[in-house]
Amino acid sequence: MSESDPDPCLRLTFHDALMAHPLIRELWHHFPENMFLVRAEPDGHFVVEAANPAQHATIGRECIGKPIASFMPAATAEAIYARYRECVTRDEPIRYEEHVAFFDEQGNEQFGYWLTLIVPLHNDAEDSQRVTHLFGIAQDVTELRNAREALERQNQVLEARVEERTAALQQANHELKLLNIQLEEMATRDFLTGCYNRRHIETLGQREVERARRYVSPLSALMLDLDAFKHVNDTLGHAAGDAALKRVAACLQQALRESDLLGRFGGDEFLILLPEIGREDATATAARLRQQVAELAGVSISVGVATLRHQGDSLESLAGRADQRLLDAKRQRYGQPHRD
Ligand SMILES: Nc1nc2c(ncn2[C@@H]2O[C@H](COP(=O)(O)OP(=O)(O)OP(=O)(O)O)[C@@H](O)[C@H]2O)c(=O)[nH]1
Repeated sequence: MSESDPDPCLRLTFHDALMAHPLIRELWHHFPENMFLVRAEPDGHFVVEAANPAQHATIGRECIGKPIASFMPAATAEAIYARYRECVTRDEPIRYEEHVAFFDEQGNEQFGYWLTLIVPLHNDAEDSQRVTHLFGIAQDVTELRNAREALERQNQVLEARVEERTAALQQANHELKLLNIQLEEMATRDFLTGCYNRRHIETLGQREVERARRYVSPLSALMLDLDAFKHVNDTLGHAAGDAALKRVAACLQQALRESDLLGRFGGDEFLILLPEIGREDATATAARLRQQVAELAGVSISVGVATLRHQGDSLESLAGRADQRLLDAKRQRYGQPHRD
């Protein structure tokens, strides 16, 4: 070797150097991912200097000594060049995932996803800073990517299904709530007149009695019924009787305060509880109700009034006294009342 000869290593091609060592040769041949070396040309092209068998299998044709743009579809070559230029400019390794189109051996365009790492190399004796080559390793992640996308699609389907089920469940809950409200109404309301039924007015009445006794506050009860109602039924028919009961209940409900409680006690009898109302006001209320029901519902009613005694009284005894006074009122008006 003469003095002017450069270091023989510099004259070796990359491929020669690879093949020179058995271990590196073996690695190059059997490495399962694609490995390649490209040379950066002054005209902006990147020429393939070496490609391992895996890379050859992907490209499917001879590529050594050729610029990438000559054997890859134009759009892919452009994207690859952009990455390579970035690596040359930054002069540091870059790793990226790319969507690549390439031609198979039959010349058909194929698509795939690749995870690629490229490393800048320097082989200019005069300018050690200049990136002359890029060494790359690329892994085909198409299957992985497809599996991920399939999983995402499956997730979306699942999420949509969950949303659908949640909406259906919410709807069912809503319907159940409405049904419960209806059930509660049915359990507490008299089906004909819409005011409280006997069971519920008794429950509410017991609470009112307890409260009035605890706070020593007044509580009055009005027991009322329709006069000669049997006659209405007998002469005009049961439907007319029903209509009269409804008119009376509506009229009473309208005439009473929010805090007053109105319940159908049975047949043509209604029980009204007036919290915070003493005897005098209760008597005046009874008179007012009689007048309003006569005027607005066209029905004559009789009313018995009783006021809670704070010792030894119960809803039963209070309502009983109001009922007794109702009978007294009837007796005064008609003589002996007739009860079925
Ligand atoms: N239409 C109708 N009639 C009912 C209903 N419940 C009870 N009655 C009738 O109401 C009538 C009540 O009769 P009575 O208790 O004698 O009362 P009355 O005829 O008003 O007599 P006085 O109370 O003395 O004025 C009976 O004929 C029952 O059949 C109902 O829901 N609808």
